[in-house]
Amino acid sequence: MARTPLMAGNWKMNMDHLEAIHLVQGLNQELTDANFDFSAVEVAVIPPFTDIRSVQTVVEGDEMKIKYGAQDVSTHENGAYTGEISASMLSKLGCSFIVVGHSERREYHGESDALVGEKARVALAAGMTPIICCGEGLDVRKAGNQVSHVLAQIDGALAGMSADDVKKSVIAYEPIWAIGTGEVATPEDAQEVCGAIRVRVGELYDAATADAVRILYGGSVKSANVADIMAKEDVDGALVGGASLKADEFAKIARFNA
Ligand SMILES: O=C(CO)COP(=O)(O)O
Repeated sequence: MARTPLMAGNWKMNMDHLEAIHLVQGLNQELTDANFDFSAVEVAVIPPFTDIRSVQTVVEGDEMKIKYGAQDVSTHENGAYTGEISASMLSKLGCSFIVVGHSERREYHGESDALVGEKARVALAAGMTPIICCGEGLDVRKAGNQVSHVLAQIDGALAGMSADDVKKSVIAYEPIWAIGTGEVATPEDAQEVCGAIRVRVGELYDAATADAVRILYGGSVKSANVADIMAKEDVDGALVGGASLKADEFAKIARFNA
């Protein structure tokens, strides 16, 4: 089965809502100027919560085909949860994706695999696609335990999820030692873990589910290295941090096969 590649730009805590409008317009201009085929590669931006309404306004107003999403979601539907944002609020804003379990949230907010899985289910229940993040730290990589470490994260996050839900989900393998460091994993490193994740999904569910789930690589992806990573059979796209903050550079990443 042909999986549609996904290039998602995780802006993290960068760009206010005015900068966001500028960046999305710039990205759209770069892609339309290049006659980009949005049906062949999905392109999404993942801005901070405060930008999403503005991004929705420009995307809908200019009938852009760029998709967008949020960096986190509450597991609660509503109520006395100060500071949290619910899935229904995000789906009302036209979000297509919710990043769950990014390593920065796991580290600074103590998010567990079980919580990450719950957030993924909440996103799915509201009709959005979770981008479920996993990845090992440098110590685990140095000990050569990256595959077992990541598979344990996947087992934990997917627990209780149906095959249909997993088919609709995206998994992002982001080795922590490669995030924001300029040290990109080799295409072989990316394939080793992404391939192992797909095999595990096949074991937990079935071949059709393993075939359908999209698996992204993230960690110092740029236009200069994306094509080699994308050439690997189990890599279906990229979750891009720093390089997604520049319209021309992120457009080049989306055009990896141009
Ligand atoms: O964490 C990342 C995306 O979620 C990767 O960030 P960088 O592309 O800046 O390394």
